[in-house]
Amino acid sequence: MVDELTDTARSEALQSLSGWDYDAGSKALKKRYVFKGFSAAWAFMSRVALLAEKMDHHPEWFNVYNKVDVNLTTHDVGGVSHRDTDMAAAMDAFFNA
Ligand SMILES: C[C@H](O)[C@H](O)[C@H]1CNC2=NC(N)=NC(=O)C2=N1
Repeated sequence: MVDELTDTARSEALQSLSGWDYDAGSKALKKRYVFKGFSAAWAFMSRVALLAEKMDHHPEWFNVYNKVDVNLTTHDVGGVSHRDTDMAAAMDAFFNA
């Protein structure tokens, strides 16, 4: 069973992440990734897609050319859970690889 993070836990997790913000309206973590071009953006999305399937946890995202806007929220709990902060950290690791 996954639970929504407390405000404190979410804030602490955000401090350990880079460039992510919490949007209270959508109750989601948000970040914009900018790449050299579309191919790099698509390679990133491909790696995340495989992870999403492995985690059974999927991002809400929007891609235009070299930009990928990401929202992470856990639909099952209607807010941010550790699955979202875990995925955010994994996405940053892919981006920095
Ligand atoms: C049944 C439920 O949809 C699945 O367990 C997974 C699929 N991927 C998911 N992704 C996200 N972001 N939130 C979920 O709650 C979620 N649930």
